[in-house]
Amino acid sequence: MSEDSWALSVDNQEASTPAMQMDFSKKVDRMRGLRKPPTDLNSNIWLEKDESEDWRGDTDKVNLAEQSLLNKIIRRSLVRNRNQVEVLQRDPTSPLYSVKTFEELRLKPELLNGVYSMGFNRPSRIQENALPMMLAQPPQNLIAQSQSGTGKTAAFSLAVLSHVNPANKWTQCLCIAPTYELALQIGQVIEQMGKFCPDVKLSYAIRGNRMQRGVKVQEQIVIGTPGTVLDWCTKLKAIDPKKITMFVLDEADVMIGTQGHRDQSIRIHRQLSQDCQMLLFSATFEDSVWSFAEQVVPDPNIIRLKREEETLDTIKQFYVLCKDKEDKFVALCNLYGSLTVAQAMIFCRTRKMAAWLSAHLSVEGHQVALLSGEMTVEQRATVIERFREGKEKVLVTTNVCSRGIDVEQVSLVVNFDMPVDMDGNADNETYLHRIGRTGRFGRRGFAVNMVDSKHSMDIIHQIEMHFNRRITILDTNNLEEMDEKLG
Ligand SMILES: Nc1ncnc2c1ncn2[C@@H]1O[C@H](COP(=O)(O)OP(=O)(O)OP(=O)(O)O)[C@@H](O)[C@H]1O
Repeated sequence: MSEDSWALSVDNQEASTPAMQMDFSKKVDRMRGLRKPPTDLNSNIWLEKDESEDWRGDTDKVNLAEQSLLNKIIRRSLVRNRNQVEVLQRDPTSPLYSVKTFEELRLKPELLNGVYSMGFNRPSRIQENALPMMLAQPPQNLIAQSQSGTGKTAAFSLAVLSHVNPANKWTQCLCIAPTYELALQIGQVIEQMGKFCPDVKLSYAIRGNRMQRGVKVQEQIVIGTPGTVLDWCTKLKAIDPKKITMFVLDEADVMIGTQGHRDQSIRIHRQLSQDCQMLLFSATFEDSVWSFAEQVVPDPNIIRLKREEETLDTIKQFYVLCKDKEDKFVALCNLYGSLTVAQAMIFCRTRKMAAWLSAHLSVEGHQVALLSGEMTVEQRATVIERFREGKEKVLVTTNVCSRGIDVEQVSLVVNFDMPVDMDGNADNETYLHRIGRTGRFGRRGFAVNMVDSKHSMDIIHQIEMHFNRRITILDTNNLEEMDEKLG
């Protein structure tokens, strides 16, 4: 878009003033309040219960055409096809596709019980492809890329659980993630999946989990963040690195691509024995990081996506033209008014902006949680847990939460500020991770980018070019258009 057409698009928005838009959003909220959406979005009670039921109580204030359109939007976005995942798992073009069953992947019976108890029916593509490599004898190294939310964590969790010998009361698998929240989340997946393996135990090498110097960890699996894991291996001698036979790096590109993490990961890696199996996973790998990974990991198996495969078709991407942060806020309210959002994550560039936005959303009546870098790790973990439980519907955050967090019900991601790198260029990897907080395992999701300057419009273009995907404009003042595009 040229600078002129940019100006034109922004001017066109003046047809409706922020005050009118706010009013409208409240009107929509009132209408929605007439009938509560089902809490379980897997159910299609909503559709079954009512095609005819009259829920038009507010007719004096909202005209019928508008109401029926809204009704349609709400119903469409609420009703998810129950079989969506099954359909995708049979579609060879989907990252969820698999030819084999979990049985054919030759998992131990107690692990099969674990995956089925989690409601998994079939493996995804990454699970089907990576598991045989991870479980092969002699052990093989692996660098694997797969789109956000396609089951990488579940894949390496199964490998870890299959690998350890429960009779040996020392740490055999070490798994490292970049944040406290992610380490906890991975541990929870392993605990759930391994619940029929009573003798396999796990310990968390994260800040606050104090160890006595020289006392060896007896748990077979240790999950942690790089600094604490390094302490456990070196200062505290709680783990004997030479006895580690499987080393997993989640979000591997961050772990080896950013200075602090890289130094710590390499220091841990150097202490491991030569034949320790190495597994690296991420949804993104910049070219330079990929080459570095190949240098560090001896003779690896490689699963790599083509650039155009990195984005998920199930996540629809839009941008909204705004003038300033107040205008972005109004657009957000309009969006919220028209789209039935189970849960949303909103990303801001700074803590200050995140605090401003969450305060304004609270005033509007939203149940908002704020998560940013200055909070203690315990506070952050509590915020995530409450959000996961659905106690808050909106999470306003910064990049600290852009990766890995898995909350099934997130149906909307908003980039209130576009992700940029140190030079002010598009941060494509962060963009992909942020939008990947929605559309988990085949679910539908919306990613909406707020554009308030020529610079942020340029960022959109850079992202489009990088992934070779169009991000389409959305007019949050136009209900018909929203119905068409979000329906
Ligand atoms: N085979 C499966 N069948 C059904 N659901 C699955 C399966 N594998 C994983 N899931 C679910 O899909 C969601 C995403 O999985 P997971 O967190 O492992 O993805 P990921 O690829 O690690 O994501 P990210 O790139 O964001 O870290 C989780 O809620 C998980 O429980």
